[in-house]
Formats: sequence, structure tokens, C-alpha cells
Amino acid sequence: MALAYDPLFITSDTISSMADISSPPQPMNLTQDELKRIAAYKAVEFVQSGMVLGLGTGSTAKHAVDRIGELLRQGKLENIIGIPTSKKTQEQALSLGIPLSDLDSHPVIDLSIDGADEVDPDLNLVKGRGGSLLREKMIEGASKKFVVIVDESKMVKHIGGSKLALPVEIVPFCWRFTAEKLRSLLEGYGCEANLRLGEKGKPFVTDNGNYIVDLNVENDMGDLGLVSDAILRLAGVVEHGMFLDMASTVIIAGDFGVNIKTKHI
Ligand SMILES: O=C[C@H](O)[C@H](O)[C@H](O)COP(=O)(O)O
Repeated sequence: MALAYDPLFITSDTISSMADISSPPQPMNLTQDELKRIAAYKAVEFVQSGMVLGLGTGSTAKHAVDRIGELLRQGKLENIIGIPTSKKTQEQALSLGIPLSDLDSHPVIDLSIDGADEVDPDLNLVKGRGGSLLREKMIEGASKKFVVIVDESKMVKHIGGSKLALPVEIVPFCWRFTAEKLRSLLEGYGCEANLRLGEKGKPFVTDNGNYIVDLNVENDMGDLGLVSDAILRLAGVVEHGMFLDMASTVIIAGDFGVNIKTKHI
């Protein structure tokens, strides 16, 4: 039996209903971008009129922002105020007519929706491979609810498990010194530290005028709280991309449907 593809109707319930039928469930063979859109649309179901919303950054969050713009245009949502987590998202939201504000005017946010680069079994995250980690952490940390949207490729057994970078935002002043401090701090876990480069081989510059050092850590770092504190104690470090204990819900879209994990407090 073929299941109709409709992002709004593929839920965790779909998985159970598929399990009831005699033949095993068939994967839907969706692209990674389609999975991102499914997760994003599902998250936007949490949005209610009158909310102050943290608007995330990246290819997954972009779908959520598009959807919010669409619902506003259709009159299905009203009185939304968006707090963008990057200049790029600000531009997108403005182009969609989403009213915007900032943390100074709205220090408490009802709901933030954003993607992630890694999600571990405790719903800890790595974010910032797009370079927006500082504003994301400020805004998502000020949110009553933080819904993370990912395709299943982002799920890892432990932070660093994808073998892709853990980004750290640092001040440009003597960046080599700070990068080396970071490398030697995490040396025991098999750490490499590389300055992120942007266009024409020049250092990538964040929305805040800072640089990013990408840490590639070979081994499980164990107590992430300790590692986080140690990184943040280094002068020259502005913020890192581990978002520990911040996500309230993670929506994971995969070929067999959508799985929603909620943090139990
Ligand atoms: O700086 C970028 C953000 O943290 C993104 O939310 C994260 O990198 C995930 O991006 P994407 O949805 O494009 O995979």
C-alpha cells in the first residue's frame, strides 16, 4: 500500500499505523531537503497567533520561516513577532512580511524553531556549522520552548559523533593563539582546530564580526558540561556550538515518518 506524501500528515502515528499492516513499511525515498521540510512544517504546527517566535537559521529552519510567512499571508496566523537568529534569516523574514523585533524589546520568547548539526540521545545539540551559533544561543536560550528540526542524518550517539566540526566563535584578535588553546584543551580527545575560511580563502566572519574555529574531535568527550565550562573559560572564546539541555522537543524526519522526542524534566 503506497502512502500519500503530505508533509502535514506524516507523523509518529504514521509509523504505528504502518506497523499494523501485514507487509513491512516501505521507505518513502525522500530527498534530504524534503525531510527537512517535513520536520519544519511539523514544528510550525506548534505556532499560535500572538506568539513571539525565535526564527532559526540554516536550510532546515528556512522551510519553517517560509511556512510561517505563508500562514501569515493566508490569515491562518496573526500577530506574530519574529526574532531572527541571523542577518540571513532577517532578510528572509522581511521578504515574507513577517514583523520582526529583537531580544532587547522581547527578552522572553514563546517558541523558537531551528535546525541542528548533531543531536545526541539526551537531546544535546551541535549547532553553528552555518556560523550563527551566538545569536541562536542567545535567542533560543531566552525561549520558553525550543523545537529542533532535523532529518535523521543528524542523529548521533554522542556529540562529535558525526566527525564534522564543533564550531567555536572567537574574537579575531590573535586567533592563532586561541585556536591553539582550544586544540590543546581538547587534545586528549584527539582534537584538531582549524580556522573556518570563507570566500577567496579569507577567514569566515560571523554576523558579530568574529571568527569561527572548527574543532574536529575524534573521541567521545564524556561530561559535556565540564568541556563546555572549560571552553568558555578561555579568554578569546565568545561562545561554542554545543547547546546542552536547551532543546525541549526534537522533530526528526526520516524515510519511515516523523519521530518527535520531548525532553522529560
Ligand atoms: O549556524 C547554523 C545553524 O546552527 C544551523 O541551524 C545548523 O547548522 C543546521 O543547519 P541546516 O539546517 O542547514 O543543516
